[in-house]
Amino acid sequence: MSTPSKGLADVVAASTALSDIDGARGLLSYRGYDIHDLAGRISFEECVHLLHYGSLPDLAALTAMEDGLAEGRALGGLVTGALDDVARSQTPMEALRTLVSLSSADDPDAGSNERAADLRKAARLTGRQPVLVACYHAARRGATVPDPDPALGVAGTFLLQLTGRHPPRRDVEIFDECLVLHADHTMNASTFAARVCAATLSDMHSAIVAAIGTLKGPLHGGANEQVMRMLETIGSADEAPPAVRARLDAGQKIPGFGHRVYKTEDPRATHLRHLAQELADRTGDDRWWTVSRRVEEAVFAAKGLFPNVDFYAASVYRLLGIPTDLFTAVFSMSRMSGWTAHVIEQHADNRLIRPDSEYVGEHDRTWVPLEQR
Ligand SMILES: CC(=O)SCCNC(=O)CCNC(=O)[C@H](O)C(C)(C)COP(=O)(O)OP(=O)(O)OC[C@H]1O[C@@H](n2cnc3c(N)ncnc32)[C@H](O)[C@@H]1OP(=O)(O)O
Ligand SMILES: O=C([O-])CC(=O)C(=O)O
Repeated sequence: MSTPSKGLADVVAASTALSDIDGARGLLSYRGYDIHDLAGRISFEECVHLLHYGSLPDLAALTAMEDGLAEGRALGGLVTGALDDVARSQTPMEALRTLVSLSSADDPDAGSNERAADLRKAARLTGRQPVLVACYHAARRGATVPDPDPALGVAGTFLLQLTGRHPPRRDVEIFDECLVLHADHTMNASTFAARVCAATLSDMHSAIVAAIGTLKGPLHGGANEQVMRMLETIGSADEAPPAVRARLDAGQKIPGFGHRVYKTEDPRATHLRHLAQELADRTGDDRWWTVSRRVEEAVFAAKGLFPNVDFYAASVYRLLGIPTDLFTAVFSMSRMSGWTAHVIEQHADNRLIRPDSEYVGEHDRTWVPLEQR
């Protein structure tokens, strides 16, 4: 028996044609396209098509993809009936876990793991997630969600439905780019959870519920919310270095820094840093930008760590008007495209995922009857 790799570090757990990372060189590609070529150039809808079908769509395929996504927007009675109670009693990621689970009940392809059914479910789940986030936010405020504007895609519709206002065009473009940047990332923890579930030949909704529960944790997707909570405690750029030092001296991690795979700059952080600066310049609200830059310098000086995807995403989301406690839910809207693509891939070439464990407990113990213990 070989010794375990703690946290399965460096273990190759699956084959995938979806995304690839070179952690030493800071490279990420989706289906063979460098993320630097895709970010800011393709819409989220094109990205979903790329992940689900393997190619960038032509106009007809894009329209079909948009139709598939739109099918998911009509929430069934179970979901709408539960919305108020869920919004009152559950945090955003708990709510999504519940609402996605309820969504399986009225899915027209429930019960089938066939590729065609999986593709339809994948589009509906990806189209539905932004609506669930917007409806959750509206329900907890006692507000209603505006109807979608057919002129807006997934990114613009979400900002409209979340804020109740038509978003500026550039905000839509920036948010669309964020969705593309977060869509897939090889065998990250939530994707792995989804694949483990799918590999038992369980259904796509079950796999996605596992993924949502896994993304929620602060070492994974939950870090973007923690980044903003940290930035809020740092009043000015000059306070950043001592604040970083104090956290590290207390043995705490700095949210938004470090990565299992990247040993250099995360290529997505490069884009998100630019977007955070652009929004700071345009809005005149540069607090998050100036504090973030000094945090980045301080963390690099102290630990040699680079920001990951979550660090600058936090400032971008804040300046787009997204409430802090929805940041991880917003991440899930994008990663849904990758999770569902991985479930399709797993179902298409399946073997049960069942690793071994190293037993470190006691041996040869003698049973004693209850009354003698
Ligand atoms: C979308 C995403 O999931 S991206 C990641 C989001 N998560 C975060 O931002 C949370 C903060 N970061 C972390 O906790 C880690 O860097 C992880 C979880 C992302 C990667 O974890 P691992 O690969 O297991 O690395 P591990 O946690 O063992 O860290 C290795 C060393 O770097 C240190 N380190 C890693 N990240 C950080 C950090 N953010 N702040 C301070 N120290 C850190 C660890 O303390 C450890 O130091 P040691 O060897 O002296 O004990
Ligand atoms: O890949 C990982 O370990 C974490 C993740 O999901 C990402 O960075 O997008």
